[in-house]
Amino acid sequence: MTKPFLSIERLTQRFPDGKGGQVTVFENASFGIERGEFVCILGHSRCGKSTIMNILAGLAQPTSGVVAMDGAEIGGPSLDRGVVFQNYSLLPWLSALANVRFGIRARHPDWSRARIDERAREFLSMVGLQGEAIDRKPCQLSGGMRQRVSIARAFANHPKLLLLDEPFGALDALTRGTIQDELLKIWSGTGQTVFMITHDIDEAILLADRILLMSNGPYARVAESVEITIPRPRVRTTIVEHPNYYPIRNHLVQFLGKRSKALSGTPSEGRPQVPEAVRIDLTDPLPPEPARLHAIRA
Ligand SMILES: Nc1ncnc2c1ncn2[C@@H]1O[C@H](COP(=O)(O)OP(=O)(O)OP(=O)(O)O)[C@@H](O)[C@H]1O
Repeated sequence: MTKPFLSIERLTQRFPDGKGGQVTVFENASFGIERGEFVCILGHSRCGKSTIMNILAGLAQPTSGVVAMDGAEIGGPSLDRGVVFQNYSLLPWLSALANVRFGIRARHPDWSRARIDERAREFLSMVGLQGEAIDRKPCQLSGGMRQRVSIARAFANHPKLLLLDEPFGALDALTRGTIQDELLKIWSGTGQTVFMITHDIDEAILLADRILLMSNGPYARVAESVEITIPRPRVRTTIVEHPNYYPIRNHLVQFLGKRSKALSGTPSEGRPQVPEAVRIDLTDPLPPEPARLHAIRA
């Protein structure tokens, strides 16, 4: 069987518990992400989402397990993987434009100044930044604008994988909505693979092809992989009218409210922990409710 673009096999992370013992955050987590997929991960605080993200970024080593991208094991940070954090990791002494140029130059050292400049302006414009704003330093930009620059910088480098750790967590709802739309536009234009942490269920349904649901720690599990059976392009204001929207949303809420707790604390007993595939599609000609929701769980 061919491996997915990003393959996570038997990933285990234990940390010292500060009392001389260890805490197992997750154990034998095994899942994959296909090239070009947009995957969101949802789970309660401290279940281990950022730990997974840091391992995928190559910023942390797991206790055991293998993570491979395009067939090559991830052993450290690489320009093939772009990361956007919640706290806008921009270089404070450079303008917005220079921040984006800096990333492109690192990725393409052979490119001419003009080519780098053109690409930087193109991606800034895709996230709605142009004119004098792009010459401002991060401290002269609003939070939303700073996050737009971070997203432009990450996509402009054209990494094979984009890792977004709650990129909109610090933004107000209105700005968040606008940047979500811009992110969707830029992603559908570039077809890059995205793995994103969010706490926002509606954001995940709007953006993702699949949502991975994580149960609570310790011994957290990537328990389910929920397919978002809502066709693209999706529009924030009308997506709620799709017949699958609320059934999917309710399923996610139920998981986070109940199952995430019930599954917590169960060791894997040496078995790979593969998420259960869940497909909810009320537009499929399947048996009527209530049997339907159970029948369509793969
Ligand atoms: N370096 C570390 N040393 C010890 N414990 C750690 C370390 N890093 C993370 N942890 C613990 O691992 C668990 C998972 O942390 P992680 O930050 O991955 O969770 P999270 O799901 O991203 O949480 P949040 O949604 O609040 O950001 C937590 O209990 C945390 O305290």
